[in-house]
Amino acid sequence: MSFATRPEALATKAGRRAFARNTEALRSQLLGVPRRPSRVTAKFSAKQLTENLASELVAKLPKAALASLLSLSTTGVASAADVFAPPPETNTTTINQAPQSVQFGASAPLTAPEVRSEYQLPEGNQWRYSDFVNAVEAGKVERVRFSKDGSQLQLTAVDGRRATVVLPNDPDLVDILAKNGVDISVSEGDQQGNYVALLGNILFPLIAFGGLFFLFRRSQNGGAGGPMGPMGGAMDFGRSKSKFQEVPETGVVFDDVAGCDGAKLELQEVVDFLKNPDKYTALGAKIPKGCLLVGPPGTGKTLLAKAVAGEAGVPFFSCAASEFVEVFVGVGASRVRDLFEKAKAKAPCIIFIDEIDAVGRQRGAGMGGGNDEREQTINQLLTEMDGFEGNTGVIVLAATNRPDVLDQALLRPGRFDRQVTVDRPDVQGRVAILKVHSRGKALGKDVDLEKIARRTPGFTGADLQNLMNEAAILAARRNLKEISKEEIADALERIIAGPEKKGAVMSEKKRRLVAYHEAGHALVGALMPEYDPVTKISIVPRGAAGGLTFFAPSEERLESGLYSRTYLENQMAVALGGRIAEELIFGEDDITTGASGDFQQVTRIARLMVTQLGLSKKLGQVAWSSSGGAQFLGASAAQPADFSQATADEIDNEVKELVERAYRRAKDLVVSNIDILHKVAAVLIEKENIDGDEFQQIVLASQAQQYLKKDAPGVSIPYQAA
Ligand SMILES: Nc1ncnc2c1ncn2[C@@H]1O[C@H](COP(=O)(O)OP(=O)(O)OP(=O)(O)O)[C@@H](O)[C@H]1O
Ligand SMILES: [Zn+2]
Repeated sequence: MSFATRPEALATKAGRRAFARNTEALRSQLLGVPRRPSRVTAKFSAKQLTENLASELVAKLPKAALASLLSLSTTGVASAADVFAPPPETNTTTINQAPQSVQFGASAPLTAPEVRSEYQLPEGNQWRYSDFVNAVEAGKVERVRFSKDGSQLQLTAVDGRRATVVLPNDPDLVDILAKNGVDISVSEGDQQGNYVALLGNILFPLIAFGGLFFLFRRSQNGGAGGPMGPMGGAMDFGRSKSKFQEVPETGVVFDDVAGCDGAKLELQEVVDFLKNPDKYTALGAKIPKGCLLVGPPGTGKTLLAKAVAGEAGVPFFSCAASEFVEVFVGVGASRVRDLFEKAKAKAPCIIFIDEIDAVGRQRGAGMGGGNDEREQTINQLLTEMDGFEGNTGVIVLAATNRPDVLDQALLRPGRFDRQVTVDRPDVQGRVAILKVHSRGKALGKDVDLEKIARRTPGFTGADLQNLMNEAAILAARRNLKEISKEEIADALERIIAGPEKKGAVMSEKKRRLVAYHEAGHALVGALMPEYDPVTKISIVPRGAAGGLTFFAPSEERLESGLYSRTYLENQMAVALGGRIAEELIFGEDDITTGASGDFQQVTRIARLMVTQLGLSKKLGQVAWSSSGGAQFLGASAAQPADFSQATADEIDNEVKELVERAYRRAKDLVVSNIDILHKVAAVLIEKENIDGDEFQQIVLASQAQQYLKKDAPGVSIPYQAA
């Protein structure tokens, strides 16, 4: 585990995606930022609660587990969550901390509703940090947006007021925000924005346990890839008139965009307007001026916009909204004016504005210079759109992944009054996209696009394009004439888990240990009814991980974002499987720190289940979380601003119980199937990698043997084949 590797490993655009996907991932990203030992606050945050809880929990766990949690010195057999975890000193500090008195909320009176309604928000647009925290805890802050470097944030209060807050180094902040249901986001800045890319942990379980996983994509930003460097400032001032691109013919057609037939159907209408405006105007129909393309990054919004222009045979003007806004007030507005002027001269045509949220966020109380600039820019945009008649033949398409933050004024009739959703593709969509990106590539006969599509739930068009490209590069490097199954599988793994560390030497002992650890995860996963199938186990180190076990979450699970109680419980058991295997084989004295990340993940799942997902049987009925189920994507669970000591205790107990139960279940499974564990580990030690099919065969063969022996207790749990 090394934090030195964090920034560059995570400095990808994928972080932005993760954020768009869910605030929860974002929250854990923020939590994962390297931090110094926490200053002791009088308040007791949700995080401290968990950690105190964790220390209690630890006391209950076997000695071995305790030892590992406390000695977080690195052995190199770190696992996935390690990378996301706060640095060791934080853990140790907290675990050694004397218990503090538990006190939620800023001060007791705030809990009484009538007092809360009298609560006065601070004045001005620059709040002191302590005032800000009080406001959050009084439930008065709706959302915050962190600056990219985390040094300050912009807040939107419930009454719409906005203000800036300079942040001290408070490791509890994110939890305070989370606990109070504040919507968190991070300012996106320019395209080169360096964001932690983590699809990690339970929120996006593309794979799990023992690996650092993130999707990455070359930051070539489809379409807008012109000369628009990220360097703003004085140099650009002179050429402020050229911040957009004009393409006379995009050459893109609807056939180039796959997996979003719904969106294409809706946009077909726009194509029709552009092609035959007279047909509509003759009937007195008003041609729409603006259309908003909404969807996560990389789903092909830019490509679709180009296709509309291509299908209609009209010029395509494009820009990224963030490019409009420069340090000089007024520049953005003049750029907008310029863009519309040029476009109107070439009508009929398409104007495409990417990342419209960069300027189109709700206006309101000014927050310093940057904001005035943004306001002027958006005002200019509105003026332009109001100014031309729908029949001018200019149609503005704009893309965003945050429709929720947009200024309502933008969405009014006559502006962006149409919305087209461009979602992540489903299996069939992915097959279609893979077909598009296989064009012109020599694919081997053994390549089955449908299979690849199944293995890539959650991938966007851009991710799939990246996959095919990486595979082609691999094939070239291997001097092959065509891309085979192998190259695609390898590319997929590289994308998900990072490249293998080929040169890394592992001692024989460590190899054995990692092999048993990973086999433990895999075994529990396989024996657990209703869990995702294992697709690969590997003890080749990569990133910070000593080994990895890959699971493939089912399509419906990813698509629906629904994680059942059973599933999450199973996931906890699977996460604990690694440590349990180590313990059983190497004894309690010889275990490693490799599972500390697993433990953190387990505690996090349990806590989430209890406090946010309403999945706790006891507390769920207390209804102190808004609803069960799909809180993963975006929507922050509405939570009460405060709760009693009794409730806090109950949460503690419930979390503890959940983890203990998972531990027992996992241990029972491993103990009664120890033969299989040995077999899997042996194969791993010999071959380093086992794929899903092979693993299944080992499990089935061993189960058959056990069955013949009859007396084996493990047979009662059927293996669930994918
Ligand atoms: N549905 C799709 N079909 C085919 N290719 C796609 C699709 N979606 C994305 N791609 C590929 O990914 C590239 C990037 O996608 P694009 O820039 O259009 O996504 P976007 O939604 O605009 O993302 P961003 O918000 O990051 O700009 C495209 O140029 C295309 O090659
Ligand atoms: Zn592990």
